[in-house]
This record gives sequence, structure tokens and C-alpha cells, in this order.
Amino acid sequence: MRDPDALIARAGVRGDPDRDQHFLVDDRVLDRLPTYLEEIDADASHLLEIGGGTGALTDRLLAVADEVTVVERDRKLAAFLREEFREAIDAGDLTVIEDDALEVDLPDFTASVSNLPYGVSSEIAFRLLPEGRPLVLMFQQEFAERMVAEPDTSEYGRLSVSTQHYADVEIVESIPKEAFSPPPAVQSAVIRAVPRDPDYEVDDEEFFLRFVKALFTQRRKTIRNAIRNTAHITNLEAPDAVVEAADEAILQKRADAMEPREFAALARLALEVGEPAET
Ligand SMILES: C[S@@+](CC[C@H](N)C(=O)[O-])C[C@H]1O[C@@H](n2cnc3c(N)ncnc32)[C@H](O)[C@@H]1O
Repeated sequence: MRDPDALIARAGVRGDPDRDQHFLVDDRVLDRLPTYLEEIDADASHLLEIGGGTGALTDRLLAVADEVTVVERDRKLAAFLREEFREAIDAGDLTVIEDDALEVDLPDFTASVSNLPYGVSSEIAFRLLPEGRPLVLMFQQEFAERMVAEPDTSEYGRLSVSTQHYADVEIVESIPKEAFSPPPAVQSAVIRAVPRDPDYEVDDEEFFLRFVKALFTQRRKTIRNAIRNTAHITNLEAPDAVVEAADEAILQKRADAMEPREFAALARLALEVGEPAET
């Protein structure tokens, strides 16, 4: 495997934190990341990597996949990846896309392993999660903890519900700052997301996610009050009708005690009787 420090030296770049560039330099971490897909027998035939950097992780992914697509926005780094991995590109094993991961059309990948640019990690995660593929992604520790949080904890929130709506998620590893060059300000964590079919119905995904977001803006209020107080966000013209139709036990809860399935049931009811205005 290529030595991560040697890659940085050959690329002639120093990671720029202002451009979300923290390169992994710990071989053991780099070697472990693809094994989190192997453990769940994920289809690794076409791996997607967001933010290729100098290619230390790309190298490990090429060792386990038939095909890798890497998206890298930085012009100089994308040029370096094309140069460094010329053979793999010529063999048709690697595609380097020089573009913004938030804008680009994603390929038909089977799984993703990525050390995400932290400034846009949430936006990228919510581009990847709805694709329904296994994901091994690096985030800031605190963000990862919110993604996997359970109801009735201080970390539980909109991020937990919307993440867990798409996947079963767990933190598989915490990564110290020293594993990166330059070291980021905070500790990192790797999450593994295994897509799941929710055991509840959601009629309108966009509304469901907006509804959850709205109710969490009132996390200290009961659901009864939160439904009424957020009608301007949920665009419900008849929030009182939702309150009248909902179960008393749900109305007395607060958002941070609600399971994703309970949000889903309430969102269905809101669509049914709450007279949502066209948006
Ligand atoms: C945290 S570094 C990871 C680099 C490499 N994968 C590693 O682990 O060493 C994130 C990479 O994403 C790139 N990047 C930042 N914002 C991006 C965006 N919006 N789209 C694509 N790449 C981006 C940065 O240039 C940087 O190379």
C-alpha cells in the first residue's frame, strides 16, 4: 500500500483546513476502513469515495473493489490523483471526478467509504443516505454521536431521526486527531450505515423530514404545543385538527422522546387531516 506521508510529499500539498483538507496518515486506520464493509458482506464492486485528497484511502479501496469512483473538488489534488493512479485509470478501475460532491451526479455505486470534508459532511451524508447503499463515513465525533443517538438522550434530535430513517447506524471507531495531517480541531468518528426498509410507512418523505425538523425546533414543548407552534414551518392550515385526531400519549411527549416510527405516524396523520398547504 502507498505510504500516506509519501503521497502528501509527492502531491506537494499541505492540507488546508480552510478547504476541509485533513489527510489520514495513520496506516492502521486506513487499512481498517474497508474492513467495515467486509464485516457486513457489502457489495464492494463499485466503491464511491467523496474527497479523495492525496489518495491514501483511494489506494486501499482499489485493493478491495473492482471499480472506484473518487470525487475531489480541489483542482491540484484531482490532477495529482490522475497522475498517481494513472495505471488504475487506464485499466478502467478508477474514475476521478473533479467536481463538488454536492453538485455532481453520483455514479451507480454499491457502497461508499469516505473521509468526508467536515464543512459539508451533513449535506453529503444526506445525499448518500437516500441512495440506500452501505456507507462507512468519517465525521466529527460529536456529529457522529448525534447521528446514532437514541431517544431520551441529549444528543437525540432531527439528525438522529433523519439518519435512522434511512439506515441502521453505529459508530465503529473513534479516531484521534493525530491520525490526520494537519490534525483537525476535534476528535473524529467512523460510522457505518446499513440501509434499511423502515418498518413504518412514510407517504411523503419531504414532508416527513420537514415535520421532524419543525417539531425539534420546539423540543422542550409537548408535541401538542409543538404541532400548533410550528404550523408556519409545516404549512399545516389545520394544526388543531391534527391535535384532535392524535393519541393523547403522543401529544404529551416531547420531540426528544419520539421514535422515528411515531414521527412517521404523526406526519401521516398531519397530511391526512392537517390540510397542508401546497409549497
Ligand atoms: C478530510 S479530506 C480527506 C482526504 C482523503 N480521503 C484522506 O482520507 O486522506 C477531504 C477532501 O475532500 C475535498 N473536498 C472538500 N470539499 C469538497 C467538496 N464539496 N466536494 C468534493 N471534495 C471536497 C478536500 O479537497 C479534501 O481533499
